[in-house]
Amino acid sequence: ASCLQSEDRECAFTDHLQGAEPHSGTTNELRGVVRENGTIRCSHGSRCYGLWEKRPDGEMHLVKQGCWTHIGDQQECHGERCLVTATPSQIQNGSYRFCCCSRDLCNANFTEAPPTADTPALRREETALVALATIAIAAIIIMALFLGYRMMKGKQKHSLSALDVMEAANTESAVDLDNLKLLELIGRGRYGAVFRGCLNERCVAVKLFSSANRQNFTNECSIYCLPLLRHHDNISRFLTADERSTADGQPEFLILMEYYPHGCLSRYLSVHTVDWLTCCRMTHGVTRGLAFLHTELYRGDQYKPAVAHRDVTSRNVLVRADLSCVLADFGLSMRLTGNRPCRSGDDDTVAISEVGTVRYMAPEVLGGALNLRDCESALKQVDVYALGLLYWESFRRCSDLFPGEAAPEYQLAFQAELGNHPSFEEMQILVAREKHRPRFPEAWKKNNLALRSLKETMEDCWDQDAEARLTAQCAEERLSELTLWDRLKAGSLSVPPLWTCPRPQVSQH
Ligand SMILES: Nc1ncnc2c1ncn2[C@@H]1O[C@H](COP(=O)(O)OP(=O)(O)OP(=O)(O)O)[C@@H](O)[C@H]1O
Repeated sequence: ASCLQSEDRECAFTDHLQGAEPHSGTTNELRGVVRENGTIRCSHGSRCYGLWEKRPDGEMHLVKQGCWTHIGDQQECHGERCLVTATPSQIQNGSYRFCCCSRDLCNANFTEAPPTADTPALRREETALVALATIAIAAIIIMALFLGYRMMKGKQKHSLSALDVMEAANTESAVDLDNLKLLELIGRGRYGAVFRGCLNERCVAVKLFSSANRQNFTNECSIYCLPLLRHHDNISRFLTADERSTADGQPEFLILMEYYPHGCLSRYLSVHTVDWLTCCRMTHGVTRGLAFLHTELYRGDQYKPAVAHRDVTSRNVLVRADLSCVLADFGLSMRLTGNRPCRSGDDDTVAISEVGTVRYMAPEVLGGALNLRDCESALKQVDVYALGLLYWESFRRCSDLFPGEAAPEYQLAFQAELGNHPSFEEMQILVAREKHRPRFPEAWKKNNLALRSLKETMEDCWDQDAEARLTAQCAEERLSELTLWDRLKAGSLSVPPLWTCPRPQVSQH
């Protein structure tokens, strides 16, 4: 009780609005007990308040004083002095002065607060606004600086990487290109023209890129320069790279390669048929090159990341004089492991999925359903799909598979269905939607075990379900097993095909 008593408040009391003057005698007022001496004993927790009116003549007149019990904000009315702060809502008029405070008789007079102290709530909001605006401006400046920095770095990286690549390309073999002569144009691709050339009496192939295809050049060089790749038997032999100026002063880039006299596989097969063993060796060579490309390797202190080719076609396989084959054209290839692995959500997600030659695009690429969450496997599976089509093109030219008749004319995959220039949309409908694949010739319908195994291998490569496809390593094993089945010719093959490398089991979700 004494505690409550001590918190009672004595305030000056006036009520001119109701005509109440400071009283003589004790009056009960709602908020407290009015005393004779013009004060009021306020109930527990109250504060004192005062209300003055500024008359037109500028004079201040006391209107009301008493106990203040409408305390919403506990911060309000805490002062010892009666500071004119917020105006109570029922008298919002600039000609009134209202104040409240929490010391006995503190409302006898009021004190005008300086303008800034007038509206603490407003000040808080203003402060918050200013702080927010400052943060926003700072963030914009930081973003702009960061973007500028990245653009500069990007430019630097671009030119650096072309330089680095050429440096790396030339460290192993310092080839002097002063005596290089271009003799004839032997091919033209999407990104460059290929010439047969001569360098110090040696026949070479020279791939020329215009400055517009610099990125393609840089990429191809950087793949050729990967450790262990340069000397693989089934990867086209890279000699060097260089930059020079055209007659009109434009930069142009060149890659010097071994010259493969038979040109690309499609060209060779369009002119020649091949026997079983040769066909197996050719396709085995390509597959071996691709399996090597797909493999991540550590040898001593050398590291070769797994790489996806991304443009496996019979035009990107070159044929040596002994008819063995090498994989070529790495302008679109992509490292899958190491310090620049492919990632979903990367800057170039679209570039990851939609590249290659339309005719050889896998159904998931055509249908926009490439599984970028497992980019490494997905891109390898895309390569293997194209490999299956390449097998079909090659073995259709295998004379041993057409006994008693001529092997059919060379055809590119889907050429019979869509002609020489299939569009993306046509391929989408045929391959992704209708799940169509190249037809096997009538002659292959014979129940021959080697033929069955060969067809099974093609089908296991171009399966609609990417995950059910063979790996390149597995396809390589299958091809080397097929190579051994030379007895096919004699028709003595009676052992059922027991692949050492079966097709992957896919879990049914
Ligand atoms: N080292 C080489 N030796 C002999 N011929 C080559 C050599 N490199 C390329 N060619 C020939 O030049 C052609 C063009 O090759 P290039 O790699 O520029 O383009 P592409 O593979 O035909 O098409 P794209 O680049 O659009 O895939 C090849 O198809 C091949 O016939």
